[in-house]
This record gives sequence, C-alpha cells and structure tokens, in this order.
Amino acid sequence: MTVYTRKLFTLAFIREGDKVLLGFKKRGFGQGRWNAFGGKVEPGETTEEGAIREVREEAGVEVVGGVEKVGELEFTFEGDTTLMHVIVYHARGYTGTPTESEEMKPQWFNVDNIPYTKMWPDDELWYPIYLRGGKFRGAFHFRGYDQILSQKLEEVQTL
Ligand SMILES: Nc1nc(SCCc2ccccc2)c2[nH]cnc2n1
Repeated sequence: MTVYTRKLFTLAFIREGDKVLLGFKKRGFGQGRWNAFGGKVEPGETTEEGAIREVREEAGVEVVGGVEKVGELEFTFEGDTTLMHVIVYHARGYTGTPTESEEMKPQWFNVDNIPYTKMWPDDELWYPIYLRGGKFRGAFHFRGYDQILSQKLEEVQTL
C-alpha cells in the first residue's frame, strides 16, 4: 500500500454562454493538451486565490465575482508517490481579453465541441457533470499519462 504525498492544485473554468475557455498547455505538466487554467497552490494563498492567480497568469483575464467550487479530483500515477489533489472552480465572471501566455494558448470552445482527444483522458468523464451545472468528486489512477488503471467518479450535491 503506497503512502502518498498530497499536493494541492487548482483548475478554473471560464464560461461565456455555450462556450468554455480552455488553454493549450505549451510547456510543463500536461504539455500538449487542452485544459482549464490552473496549477500549484502556493504557500500563503488560499485555493480560491490560487485559482484566480492562475487564470490571470495563464489566460490574462481577471476573475470578477470570485470563483465557486464545482469539483474535487485526485490523480495518482503508478510508481509515483505524489497525490495531486485538484480543486476545480468555476469563475462567476471575468473581464479582459484572453491572451496567450508562456504557459497557455487560450481558445473558446463550444460545449458541444470540446477537444477531448487532445485532453487528459479523465476529462471526458467529468466535464459533462460540470457542463450541466453539477458538482463532482473523482479519483483517477494512471499508468503513464494516457492510461487510466482505476477510477472513481460521483456526482455530489455538496462538496
Ligand atoms: N484536467 C486534468 N488536469 C490535470 S492536472 C490539473 C492541475 C494542474 C497541475 C499542474 C499544472 C497545471 C495544472 C490532470 N491530471 C490528470 N488528469 C488530469 N486532468
């Protein structure tokens, strides 16, 4: 039985009607895949502050009205003792124009045309819950970055 070191991360979604803003990750963890905006929670910041900071840094827009928690995900990888605990947020509003950063190239996608084949394999499982306004808890155990060995996913009423 593996003893994991838990590390906190965020993901934040920006919606505009039937479109959702995603970023193409240009470097680092998850490079080459479209994802919501996020990253490590830094010491001294709350998870909400971390989510808002990542949106600013990666997409160049300012969150307005704060963020609301929509999900919690746990990712583990065979042969690695890190457990990534990802808090998923929805931004209530934003201002500014999405701008490419060193990390991310932002692009709007219609909710019916999410590029799942170019995203993490778990995304197509939990995005539908988020997109219809649900809340979720999930855990995915990976072999490498492409194969899910085991998974848990449930829609919840309260997080
Ligand atoms: N959608 C999604 N995201 C992540 S990592 C998100 C958190 C993160 C961590 C490090 C840098 C930036 C963002 C995943 N990992 C495994 N499946 C996954 N699905």
